[in-house]
Amino acid sequence: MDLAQLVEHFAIPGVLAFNQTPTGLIYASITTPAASATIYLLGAHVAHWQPVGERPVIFLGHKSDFAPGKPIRGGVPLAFPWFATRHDGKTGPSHGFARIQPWTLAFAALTGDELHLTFTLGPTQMSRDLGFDNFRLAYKVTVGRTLTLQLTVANEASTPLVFEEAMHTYYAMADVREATITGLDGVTYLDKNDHFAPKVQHGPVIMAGMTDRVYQNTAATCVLHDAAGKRRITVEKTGSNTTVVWNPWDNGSSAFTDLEPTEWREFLCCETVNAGVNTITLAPGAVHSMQAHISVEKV
Ligand SMILES: O=P(O)(O)OC[C@H]1O[C@@H](O)[C@H](O)[C@@H](O)[C@@H]1O
Repeated sequence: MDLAQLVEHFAIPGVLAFNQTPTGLIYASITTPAASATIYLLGAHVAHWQPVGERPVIFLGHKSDFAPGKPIRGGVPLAFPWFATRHDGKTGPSHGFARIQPWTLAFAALTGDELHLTFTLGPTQMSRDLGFDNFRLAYKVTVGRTLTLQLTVANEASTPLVFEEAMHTYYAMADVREATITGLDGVTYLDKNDHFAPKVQHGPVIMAGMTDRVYQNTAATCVLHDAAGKRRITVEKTGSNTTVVWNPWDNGSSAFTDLEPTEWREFLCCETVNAGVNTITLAPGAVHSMQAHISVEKV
């Protein structure tokens, strides 16, 4: 659907509007009685969520390209069908193709203070070129005082579908150097900054340097303590057994040309994932759902 068709089919006066960037990206602008949000059709990318009376909960990079086919830095990139680098011996874009493809808006409805949206993605020329031609994705986003994100994958092939997936959420921090995460005590992680060495988390994750960790076999709720911002963000999840914690810090951020030099201080990625040992193998005709439920409180 083009911009005019989206407006005609889905706009809700005062709640759901559609706009287009000068670069041609269509996005939904959402204002419910409980929150505001912005979602791009490119990648079904949640780029903003802010409950009434709160600062934005989701970080968005100012240098992001916002261009067709390019990933958006910040927000909630959706990784599918692989996480980070493709590792089945074939090449492909970092974090897969889902975040750089335009999705379709299939449903929008306001119930009470919450706006419910569903985006879908099926096979495209790019996915087929990368070897994925028999899948369907549905992404339900519920915008309100809390934010609920649910990614469902359906296998329409006659053979198993093997995939990784992530909601690579960039949570806004007043200062990541004062941030900690609880919920991962005792969990084994692969330290990507130490040649994927397996290590065990003891106590809270204390953000004190470049961090790129894949916590395995954990469905635990994580709480991000933003001490400088005097608030905490809680991420409850289902259908996800991997949690990734990432921040490039000052020494790593120069590798990211779409990040301002000091923006690393303003976010903490605590990602809802199935990857590595938690890779999903979906039988023909089966579906799998992964959900994150995000809430924020002042402390
Ligand atoms: O630059 P990208 O493709 O968005 O990835 C950012 C980071 O995403 C993290 O989830 C990965 O663990 C990192 O290794 C990666 O560098």
